[in-house]
Amino acid sequence: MSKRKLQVKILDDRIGTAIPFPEYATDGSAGLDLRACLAEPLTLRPGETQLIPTGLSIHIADPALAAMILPRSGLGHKHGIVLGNLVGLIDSDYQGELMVSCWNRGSTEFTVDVGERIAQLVLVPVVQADFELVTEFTDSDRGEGGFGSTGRQ
Ligand SMILES: O=c1ccn([C@H]2C[C@H](O)[C@@H](COP(=O)(O)OP(=O)(O)OP(=O)(O)O)O2)c(=O)[nH]1
Ligand SMILES: [Mg+2]
Repeated sequence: MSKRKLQVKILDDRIGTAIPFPEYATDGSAGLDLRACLAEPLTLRPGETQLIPTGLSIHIADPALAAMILPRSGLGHKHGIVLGNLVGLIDSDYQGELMVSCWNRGSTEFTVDVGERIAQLVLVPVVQADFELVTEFTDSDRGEGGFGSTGRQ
């Protein structure tokens, strides 16, 4: 499958040596694992949140794309390490360092090692809206029903 080109800058010279450059783990992987570009291991106490640098910046450039930073399922499920912002959204015009907000929502402390894979980056298509102001919508089957209006079973 052909892959899309994405401009990336390496901001820390350990990337590519001591800390591997991000890669798709398998041909079918949706996400690129992001690694903690830390000077030393970082212990997160229960409830604590820290912003962790990745040592990388990307410039997506195309407004029809964005990137999302998502938790790794193993860290989230087994260790309670998720994202302080739940999901990170990377704008196509952002050129700063990719940062990962790591939140220990668990009840035991967790130490993030230098170079540990802490989250994953997924490129996603985006459609920007151009608002068309109206006073009435054409009726739909759902209408204004929501928040459980169709029941539970
Ligand atoms: O987990 C994240 C989330 C965001 N960003 C960067 C890229 C994104 O393009 C920028 C702004 O993110 P967002 O728009 O979600 O944050 P904001 O609080 O609205 O900040 P801003 O006022 O800069 O838009 O911060 C990250 O590096 N990691
Ligand atoms: Mg914003």
